[in-house]
Amino acid sequence: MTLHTLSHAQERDRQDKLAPYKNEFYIPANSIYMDGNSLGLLSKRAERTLHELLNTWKTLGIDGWTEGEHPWFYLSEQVGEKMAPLVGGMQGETIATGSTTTNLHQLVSTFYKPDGNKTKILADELNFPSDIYALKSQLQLKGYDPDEHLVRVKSRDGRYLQEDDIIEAMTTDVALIALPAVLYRSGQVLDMEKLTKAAHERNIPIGFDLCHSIGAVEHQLHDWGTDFAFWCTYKHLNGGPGSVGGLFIHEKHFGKTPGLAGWFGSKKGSQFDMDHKMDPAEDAGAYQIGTPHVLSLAPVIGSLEMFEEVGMAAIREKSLELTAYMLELVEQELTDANFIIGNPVDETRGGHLLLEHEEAARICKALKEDGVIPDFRTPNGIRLAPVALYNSFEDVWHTVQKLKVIMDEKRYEKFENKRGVVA
Ligand SMILES: Cc1ncc(COP(=O)(O)O)c(C=O)c1O
Ligand SMILES: Nc1c(O)cccc1C(=O)C[C@H](N)C(=O)O
Repeated sequence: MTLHTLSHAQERDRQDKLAPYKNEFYIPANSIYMDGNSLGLLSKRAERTLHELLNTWKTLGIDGWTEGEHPWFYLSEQVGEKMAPLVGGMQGETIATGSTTTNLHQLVSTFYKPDGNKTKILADELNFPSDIYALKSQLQLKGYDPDEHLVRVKSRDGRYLQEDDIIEAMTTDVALIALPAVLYRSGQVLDMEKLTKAAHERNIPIGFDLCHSIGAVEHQLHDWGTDFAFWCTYKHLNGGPGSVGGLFIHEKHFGKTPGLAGWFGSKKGSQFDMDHKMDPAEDAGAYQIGTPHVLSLAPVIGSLEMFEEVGMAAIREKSLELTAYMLELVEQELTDANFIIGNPVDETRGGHLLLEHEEAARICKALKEDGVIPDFRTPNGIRLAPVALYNSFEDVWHTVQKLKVIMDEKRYEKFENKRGVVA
């Protein structure tokens, strides 16, 4: 099969319309970066907008709030609007603010309204720990025991969730549902439309964590009627470490009082009246709390330009091609290596793949030594994300070839099978 050959990969790169975007990014020297699902790479455009905002601070001081190319006062709203097409949001439904976990706190503070027997929050046992910690603490704040009131839908196999199991758990005592859009380990994309419909048939508000889906898969949150969503911008959106997150509030909830208030949630025109009676924004802007982290928002401006230019449909299409190619190569080249494919092989896979192996921690170390950057997820997962904007088919080919040599020669054996502090 020609799939084996480097020239096949190179031919696919020649036909790839997104290939020129690789040059827009700084790729760490001598490496093949497969970790954009954890921290996306710096682009020249993100670097440019970061410098532009530094320069407005340098040259305008306090006037940077209202002057310069990107007046800081309106930036969260403007970047929010640019993120709307990525989540299927309408005017005013998206805002750039906070971080994933703080936005989740804000949204649960707003949408979790326990009433009588309806006191439970429904999540899942495969969710990212930070979300679970936040949900538990929100229950505690309301005086409920998280062991009893946080319901975590079980996975049948430790990898995936069945939508029907989640729907079955939407019982009359559930007051709120918070689920991932794409699971951080297996990369499974949940059917958000189906889950939203089922939740609403039972009168339960529902929201999704889009950390691993935004910039990798398409969403239609407005059309699906999803109540809320929240995300980070440092993975597939390439905003940089700790870049500002985002949230979505369906327009049917405009005018609702956010659980956590602060002056940046005010209408722009009245914020500086300094009145102790707040005049909140009508839309998602109301969910901001304090001063925006302007320098952590700055790279996102440049990075989003590329998403606007290319569009999510083309990004998703290439991402699916890259992951399909990687899966084919793994199947052909690594048959004897005892990997278990831990991600969906159909199109319910997100932007990354998960290879399970009992030696995963040290296989990751051997890959890094060889210039391939994966990440390890405890207890036995190697995540690999070939990213549409900066990875090539050739990158995928080399990754699998290097992995094959590592496995054939057991080159991982010289490392300890233990994760690093930041894995
Ligand atoms: C699914 C998911 N939720 C939440 C988080 C935590 O996000 P943050 O640290 O930005 O609050 C992460 C990643 O760190 C994540 O992958
Ligand atoms: N947020 C991270 C960090 O501050 C350091 C290292 C990794 C991260 C991540 O985002 C991890 C990621 N959410 C994951 O899916 O595992």
